[in-house]
Amino acid sequence: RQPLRSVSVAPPHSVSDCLRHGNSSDARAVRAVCLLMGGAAASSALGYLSSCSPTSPLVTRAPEIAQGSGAFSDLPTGGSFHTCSQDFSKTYGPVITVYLGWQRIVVLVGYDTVKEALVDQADDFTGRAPLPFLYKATRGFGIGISNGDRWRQLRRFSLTTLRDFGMGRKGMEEWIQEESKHLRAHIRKFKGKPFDPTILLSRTVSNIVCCLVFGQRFSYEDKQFLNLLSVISNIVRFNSSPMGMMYNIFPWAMEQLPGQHHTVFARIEEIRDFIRIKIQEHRETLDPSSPRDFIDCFLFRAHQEKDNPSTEFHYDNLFATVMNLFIAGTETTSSTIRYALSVLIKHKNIQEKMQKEIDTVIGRERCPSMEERKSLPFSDAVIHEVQRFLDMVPFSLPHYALEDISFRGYTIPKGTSIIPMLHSVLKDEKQWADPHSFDPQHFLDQNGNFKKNPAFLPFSAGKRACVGESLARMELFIFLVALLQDFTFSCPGGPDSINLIPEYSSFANLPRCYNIIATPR
Ligand code: HEM
Repeated sequence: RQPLRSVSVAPPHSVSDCLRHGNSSDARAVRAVCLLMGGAAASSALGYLSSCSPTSPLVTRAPEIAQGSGAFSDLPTGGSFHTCSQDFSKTYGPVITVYLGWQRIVVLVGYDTVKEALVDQADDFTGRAPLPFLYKATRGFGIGISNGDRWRQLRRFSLTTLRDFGMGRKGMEEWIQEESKHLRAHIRKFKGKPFDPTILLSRTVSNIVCCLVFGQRFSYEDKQFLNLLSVISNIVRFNSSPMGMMYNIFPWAMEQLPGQHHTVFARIEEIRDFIRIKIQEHRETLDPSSPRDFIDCFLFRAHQEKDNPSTEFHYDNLFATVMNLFIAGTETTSSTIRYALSVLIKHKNIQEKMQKEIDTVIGRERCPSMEERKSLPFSDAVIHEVQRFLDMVPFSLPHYALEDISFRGYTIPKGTSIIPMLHSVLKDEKQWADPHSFDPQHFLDQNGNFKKNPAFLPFSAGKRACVGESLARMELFIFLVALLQDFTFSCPGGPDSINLIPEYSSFANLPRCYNIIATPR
């Protein structure tokens, strides 16, 4: 493979100036650098870097987990796009321009930079890039991909409606507690025999979003539900694979080539059919005086605005937003719970310490509630550290310059995709004592009290931050604590067989699948 050619440039007035300037020293604290990539190098930046020559100056190895040591040592990061960006920033500064194919992308590295962009200059950075896969899947509609007034209306409506149905509040807590009983009852059926929890956890987590959006939960045996979950899993896996990344860079070319993407798009039709039927059922049984769920509220709003020709409350936006919530609300949270179980199996002492704390504060009978989180600082710290260490969505969803943006003395031209590198925030050496090690102490003070860290941004920050954050955090806490009340987790190969390095590491860091053993306590 060709190594990336990097050009260090004079402090540019515009990032695109980088292309025109020659070498020069840069006295500013912030420097922009253009990394001009050839075709092969572009693919390197998409996750192939690990296969480049280790002597390449652009491939820097992060410290490795000592396999089998049982110690919390470091995570090998190979050379994926997000880890390389962090390495580049050491040389070029925290604002970097990369060219993937012909796409100009500005990468923001480190907590200070990401926070300054997404929070302090929130209005400038709310745009969403037209990510080809997401765009095609939703045809440009829905909260996830849209911009401007459409996005503002859908975002406001989604947040208010999800809150009205209890997101982040007591009502939702009860649903999650109820679902955790189904989960535990199902796990008991394995009678201590090994099983792969992947699909089971997806069913559990997805049922919460289904209650919110469709007004119903599905039985764990429901074949159609299972099929939809496998489609969702395929979508996320595809987007995290090199092929998926290639699709997002060269969509036109990829459309002409055979490959997995055609199968994935064909299977998305199954989700579409399901949502279509659900919306139709809701239409036929709608009672505006008592909306049952998100779809009812949207239909009611669409009815209210039916004489407004420019309304955003129409079928296409309902359809795509339901799809966004259904997909985003399933894989992210269930994979995080699965990863937490792997961490606890690998590090038995942490599992025991959590169980002890839970036994003391809640006991084994009562369902955990969010109120009790304050009294469980160690468990809370472990859950936070799981999210930080997994780094589920390492470069967030790409943002976009809808207009020229002035940032730290540079102009980011209109039409530039912007990656707020969450990975570099969650592993920022200035913010975390030992960022590449799993250590719950990152969230504990000397007295063992829970300690917040502003760089804990797995859900991103600012106006475009995850709409499901409070729901996801509630699910992580209640499901994990309830599981540890009832079971001790281990695996057939023993703790050393667990590899905490994600199986896929690009768009999403997807943890590896293991058979686990849940021994009733
Ligand atoms: C551990 C779980 C989760 C993680 C780590 C996560 C992370 C993220 C991240 C990083 C973004 C992009 C933010 C940005 O553009 O700056 C995002 C967006 C989004 N998430 Fe989540 N998420 C999780 C769970 C959920 C859940 C449970 C839901 C639904 C109920 C959800 C719905 C969404 C939606 C709709 C967006 C797009 C928001 C917009 O474009 O305005 N997420 N999430």
